[in-house]
Amino acid sequence: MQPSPINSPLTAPAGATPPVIRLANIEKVYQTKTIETIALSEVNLSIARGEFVSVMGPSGCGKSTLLSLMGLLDEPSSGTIEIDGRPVTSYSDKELAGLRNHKIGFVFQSYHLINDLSVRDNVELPLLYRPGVSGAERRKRALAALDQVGLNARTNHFPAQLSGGQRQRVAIARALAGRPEIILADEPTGNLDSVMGEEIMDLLLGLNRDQGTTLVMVTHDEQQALKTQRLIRFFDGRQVA
Ligand SMILES: Nc1ncnc2c1ncn2[C@@H]1O[C@H](COP(=O)(O)OP(=O)(O)OP(=O)(O)O)[C@@H](O)[C@H]1O
Repeated sequence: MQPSPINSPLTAPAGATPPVIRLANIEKVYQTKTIETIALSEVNLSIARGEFVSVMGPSGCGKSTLLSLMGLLDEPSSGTIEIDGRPVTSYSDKELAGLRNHKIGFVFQSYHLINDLSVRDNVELPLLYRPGVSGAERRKRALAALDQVGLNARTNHFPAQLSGGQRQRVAIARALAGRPEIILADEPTGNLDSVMGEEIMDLLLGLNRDQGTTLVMVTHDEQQALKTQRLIRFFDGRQVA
């Protein structure tokens, strides 16, 4: 009789689709001349394709650091990050740039829009860095993304002429125009009143349900977190639930 295969915590069972993101034994230490801050410690978690996961925890517990690592904007001090079952360290610089640019979209609490650009130009902006996307294609994708978030009547407005909820929808459209498989959202409703917050939450839930977009969302709102498929809690840089 063949011995049954034993899967290490880092190995997906044979034939299984690997998680889209996997963090194993992650530690992140910020070091300045005088202070060492352990932002994350012993973090082990996997995000499956098509999942909507929320992350909660008190201020300073490492939530934004976690998103930066997942989005390949920063590197861990130790541990392994895998994307689609492959350690990030095995990707070439070109492949990593491709992952950041194509696979992952970001939405931030403070929108990060450029005030001097129209709504449409803000949404088109990340596509400027995509080789092979023509001006006409950029415009088409931007208008489609703005339509998707219900802002097709505001394409020539400027950010200052929009409400907070509308600005966040522009930021989501900007992420969508890149057609990412994964959206990492850092307190996307943090600056919004509860009605606008609900609207944005419904939009994100719809993207997950209808397009299968994988979402990881940091939030301080328990009610919103409960609408997602999984809630991960952090305290002092560690997962507690
Ligand atoms: N660039 C940095 N240099 C030094 N320390 C940092 C840096 N970024 C974050 N930290 C520290 O790492 C810890 C985690 O910060 P992080 O921003 O990830 O927390 P957070 O849970 O997102 O907080 P909040 O809910 O307030 O946004 C904090 O103690 C913070 O002071």
